[in-house]
Amino acid sequence: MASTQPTTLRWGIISTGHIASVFVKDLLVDPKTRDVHDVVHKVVAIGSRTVEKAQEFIDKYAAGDKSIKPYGTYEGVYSDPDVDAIYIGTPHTMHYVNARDALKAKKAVLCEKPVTLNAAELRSLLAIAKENNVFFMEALWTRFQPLVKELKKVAEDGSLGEPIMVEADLCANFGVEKLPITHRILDPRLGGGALLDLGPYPLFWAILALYEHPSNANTRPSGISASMIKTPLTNVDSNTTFTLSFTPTSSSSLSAQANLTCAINVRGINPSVVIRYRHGNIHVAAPSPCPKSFKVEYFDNNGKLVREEKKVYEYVGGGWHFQADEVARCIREGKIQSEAWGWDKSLLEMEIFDEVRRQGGYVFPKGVEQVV
Ligand SMILES: NC(=O)C1=CN([C@@H]2O[C@H](COP(=O)(O)OP(=O)(O)OC[C@H]3O[C@@H](n4cnc5c(N)ncnc54)[C@H](OP(=O)(O)O)[C@@H]3O)[C@@H](O)[C@H]2O)C=CC1
Ligand SMILES: O=C1OC[C@@H](O)[C@H](O)[C@H]1O
Repeated sequence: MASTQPTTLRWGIISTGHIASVFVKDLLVDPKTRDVHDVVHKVVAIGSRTVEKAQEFIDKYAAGDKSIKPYGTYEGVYSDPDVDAIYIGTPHTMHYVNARDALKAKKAVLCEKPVTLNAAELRSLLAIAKENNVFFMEALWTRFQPLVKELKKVAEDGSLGEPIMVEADLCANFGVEKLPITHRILDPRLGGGALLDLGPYPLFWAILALYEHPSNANTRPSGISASMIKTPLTNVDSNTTFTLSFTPTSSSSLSAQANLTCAINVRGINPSVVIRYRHGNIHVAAPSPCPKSFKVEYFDNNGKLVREEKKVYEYVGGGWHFQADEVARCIREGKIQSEAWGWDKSLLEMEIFDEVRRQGGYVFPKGVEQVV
């Protein structure tokens, strides 16, 4: 019997920083190790601001593979006819221009989170993707991890009832006192601060648990309440909390809240995510971007714990490859957006962040936003 050949997706990588390195390492993991047999990935080009850095990156992360082309400009990658999809791993403030240029060159784009600086930039990118009929997705990698697929099934099979409350957190210790103020996490000209860098993850869990829940049917939250504390170092947010309220409407029966937290100056283990339902809880292990286990507690009608189930997931690699598999499948099927992390969710994210920044008084320096 003839076996079906897997689809090969040829990647061009924009930038040579931390996230580009871990993403490329994952692209080079054999998909069969995660039981994926229908797609494979090939890295064909690396774009950097200098060709020396591009070559160093190839030497360090792709064992000097001579078939990978080093480029000293990002444009070289956009115009390379051997590239099918572009991965963008530059700081937040460059996402708009990099994604715009790649889409205009008719390349599929997977762009790091936060997908843009604001909702206006994202709307502009979505229009360009549509106009050029090319695939575009925010690299919200958590959405594609096997744990999330399973958790969604448990959360939506009805046994836990409707969700009531989500608490989700991603706090980290960047050692900000010792960082140069030009570091991307501190510099407002690079979109610094906790909200844009870490906020996508707690928000992702709220979107998954509440916005996507069948009782809510993708109805937007009715209220957003936010608080930001700024670091005196550069005046970007060091700590941000925001609450989303979902109240019943003609399309939703949900009455629930999400309390979401992120910080760049907190030591110790994150509490991660708890989703509370009428008949139980789901506890997701830390770290919230790539948890490896979750526990479900089921209650009887008196609120007594009657059953607990724990699920554990292991895989080869860091977990960034699952989103790459999604990109390959969507492109193979001629889609321009993913159903799992579609444009509506990235747009909801950016609109919420705009509102959180408005309430917290976080204004980007003049000229940083490309579209306002
Ligand atoms: N999904 C995830 O798990 C993670 C996602 N991220 C996201 O990835 C993006 C990049 O983060 P990270 O990799 O940590 O950042 P790094 O600073 O490590 O790398 C950013 C790279 O972007 C390029 N670049 C282009 N212009 C600039 C500039 N003006 N200043 C600095 N770098 C520039 C550089 O590559 P070159 O010189 O080769 O052009 C640089 O190496 C962020 O948007 C962040 O939110 C970050 C960490 C984890
Ligand atoms: O996406 C991310 O997740 C982990 C963090 O350490 C990193 O800064 C952030 O960009």
